[in-house]
Amino acid sequence: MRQGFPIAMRGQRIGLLGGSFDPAHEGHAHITREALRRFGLDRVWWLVSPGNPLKARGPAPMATRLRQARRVMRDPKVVVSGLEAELGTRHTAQTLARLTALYPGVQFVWLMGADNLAQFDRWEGWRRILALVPVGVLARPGHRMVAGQARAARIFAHARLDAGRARLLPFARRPAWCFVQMPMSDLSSSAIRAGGGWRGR
Ligand SMILES: Nc1ncnc2c1ncn2[C@@H]1O[C@H](COP(=O)(O)OP(=O)(O)OP(=O)(O)O)[C@@H](O)[C@H]1O
Ligand SMILES: O=C(O)c1ccc[n+]([C@@H]2O[C@H](COP(=O)([O-])O)[C@@H](O)[C@H]2O)c1
Repeated sequence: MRQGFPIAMRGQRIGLLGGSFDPAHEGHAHITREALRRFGLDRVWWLVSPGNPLKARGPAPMATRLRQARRVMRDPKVVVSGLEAELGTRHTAQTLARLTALYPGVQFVWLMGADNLAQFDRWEGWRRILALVPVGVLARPGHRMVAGQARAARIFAHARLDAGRARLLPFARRPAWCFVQMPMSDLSSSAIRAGGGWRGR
């Protein structure tokens, strides 16, 4: 394993939560705890993104976002990383291709909030993402209907795992995705930025 990269054992179930984290907030921590429990994960790695390819606005510096994310998420089961910057990847499909090759035998699950499922079909190589790893989608206010309505969800309706079987997701044959409902948090980074509560720059 490359120096500085998190350690993972064969057979471990590891959720990957990619995000701008500009800034990280309790909503991220909440969905991380839910994902650990609902999908039966051993660990979650936060992938603090060098920059979302679909967002025009550049985020606060990586070091600032990493530092702040580590303050928000203090859980021994969660690793806050800048892996994409280290790998030199920006698109999720590339990141997952690299991670699945670097960590053979690890059961990765891509995690995302329901807002991202709504536009998932605009991600580069989104079908390849579904071929590489199972995807766990966590409810987010305002996106209640997304599991039935999003284009990607409709095209891959046959690959949807019932929420009652969410713990099987890490081992499910690809393509597989699962949408879980839970008590929701309405926190967002954009609201924090708009309120002036983030001095990331
Ligand atoms: N309150 C929340 N509930 C559910 N999912 C969330 C929540 N906040 C963030 N997420 C998810 O966490 C991941 C990273 O989110 P991100 O860092 O973009 O934060 P954000 O609050 O969505 O930011 P912004 O408001 O700038 O879009 C995404 O998959 C997003 O859907
Ligand atoms: O690969 C893509 O085309 C792509 C397009 C949009 C978003 N993503 C990823 O989705 C994750 C969530 O992004 P964000 O900005 O909503 O936090 C983050 O890891 C992004 O790199 C990836």
